[in-house]
Amino acid sequence: MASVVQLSVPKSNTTISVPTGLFINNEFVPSLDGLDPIPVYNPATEQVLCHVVSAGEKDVDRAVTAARTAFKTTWGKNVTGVERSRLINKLADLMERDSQVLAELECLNNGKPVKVARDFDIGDSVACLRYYAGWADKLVGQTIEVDRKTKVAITHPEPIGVCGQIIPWNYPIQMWAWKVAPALAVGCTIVMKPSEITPLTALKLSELVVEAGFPPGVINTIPSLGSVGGAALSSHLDVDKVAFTGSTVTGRRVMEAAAKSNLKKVSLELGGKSPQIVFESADFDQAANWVVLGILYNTGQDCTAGSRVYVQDSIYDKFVNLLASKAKELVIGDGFDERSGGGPLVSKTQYNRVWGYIESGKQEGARLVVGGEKRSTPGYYVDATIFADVRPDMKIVKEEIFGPVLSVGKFSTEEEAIALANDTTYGLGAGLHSNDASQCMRVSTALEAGTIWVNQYNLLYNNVPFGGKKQSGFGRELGSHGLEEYISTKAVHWNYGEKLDWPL
Ligand SMILES: NC(=O)C1=CN([C@@H]2O[C@H](COP(=O)(O)OP(=O)(O)OC[C@H]3O[C@@H](n4cnc5c(N)ncnc54)[C@H](O)[C@@H]3O)[C@@H](O)[C@H]2O)C=CC1
Ligand code: BAL
Repeated sequence: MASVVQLSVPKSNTTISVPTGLFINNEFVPSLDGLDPIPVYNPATEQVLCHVVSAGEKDVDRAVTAARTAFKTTWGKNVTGVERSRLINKLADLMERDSQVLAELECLNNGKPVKVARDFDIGDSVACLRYYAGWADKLVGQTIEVDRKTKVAITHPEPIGVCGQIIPWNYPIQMWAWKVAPALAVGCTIVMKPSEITPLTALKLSELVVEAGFPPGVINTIPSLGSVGGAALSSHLDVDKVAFTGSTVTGRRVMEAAAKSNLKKVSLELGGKSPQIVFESADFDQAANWVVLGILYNTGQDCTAGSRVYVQDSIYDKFVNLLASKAKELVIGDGFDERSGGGPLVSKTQYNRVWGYIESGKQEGARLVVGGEKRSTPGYYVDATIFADVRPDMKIVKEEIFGPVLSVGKFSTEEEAIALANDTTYGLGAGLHSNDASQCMRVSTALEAGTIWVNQYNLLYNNVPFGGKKQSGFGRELGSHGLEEYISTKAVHWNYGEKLDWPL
């Protein structure tokens, strides 16, 4: 199999070269395991774009060994924070330089519009790298008083070691940056497993890792099936930590594998069924804009998608009509068309899954307000679909759909709205819209989620922690909290005066 493919970019006479091997020790190499290569699709055309190497267990071992060697020699405690910062900043500069090409590749493989990938996913990823580059030389421990005359204790924030990072297909570049940046800042080395559905940008970014000047083995990339490479990383005896973003079902497997192997540290960013509450005092038009953004951004393929909305009865009918008209305004189409605000779903599996939910909504008696009809053209496109008058027991209200499908229900009192919103096994995000400040404070306190948005939705910032409660996982990414996930604090007890009388 060729180690580099040339992919044509629609509507321009250009091609993008993409390495298709495993990236280990700063080189693209073939697999030792000889598994069948992974076909990679363009979701806008349903055609195969190329094949990439599929890592097996021997390959995972090789990547972990490379990461361990780098950790012990050129990275880990052997490199200063200033140098880590310099290299991460260099990587950010290169990502920014190549943002158009990376966005086109993301569009080809994931389907999301080029402008969204470039201006949001990649713009934010560059900023994420720079944010954590800033931290790399500012990590501090503590000097703890024990006995001023004789003893002191000092803590060191040490890198935890070799980190397995398993990322999903909905934000292939952004999830790469969220995982890689804090790990590098602290001094960890990385074995990155991108989703088998969207491995191309992680491979392209690996070229930039070399160009930036990272020593071999600091970042390794192994495209692989989840049940093979993901499972092998999670159960590997020489991996110190695994950071995972994806489904709750798979997160549970990762945690189980960690527990059964070497008790490696785990952080899990999992699914959600996030609610938004719209109170009658809210700015009507703004609330509708945020609600529509909350469900349609990334065509609903978002762990924090606001997929359930509860609207106060006094404004319910009017608000549902406004949502319907605003939802129709967003163009879901070819990502290379500048007019598109959303692209196709990522894969045939997701397409079938989302249509299964739409059919179930119809069968369970929810009122279809907009969408819900298949297109007859190629591509995994699903139009914005809104169901109103939903009941809490419906599948579309209980389960994560990961598509542009919104369920709208009615409430009359604040207590009822909170109860409906919290009636879920998930706890990732929640939003509320109200012009009553006391109500905003009361309700944001009562909502059970790791992130609460008040009079906005779905905006995240690199300096603000993000993560879940309940079955949406644990651990935090972003902000200073994101560093903690990669740190093992060492306490050094230092005696400069106490004599030990022996025997005791
Ligand atoms: N929280 C989030 O951001 C995401 C949530 N999801 C949810 O999950 C549903 C199913 O999507 P999938 O692609 O099947 O998600 P998934 O959770 O199986 O995939 C995410 C990552 O986990 C890896 N993986 C799969 N099996 C594994 C295993 N046994 N051990 C270690 N890693 C493994 C995959 O290769 C991929 O890299 C979606 O419909 C959506 O509801 C999917 C992607 C992202
Ligand atoms: N929108 C935050 C990242 C995620 O969906 O996985």
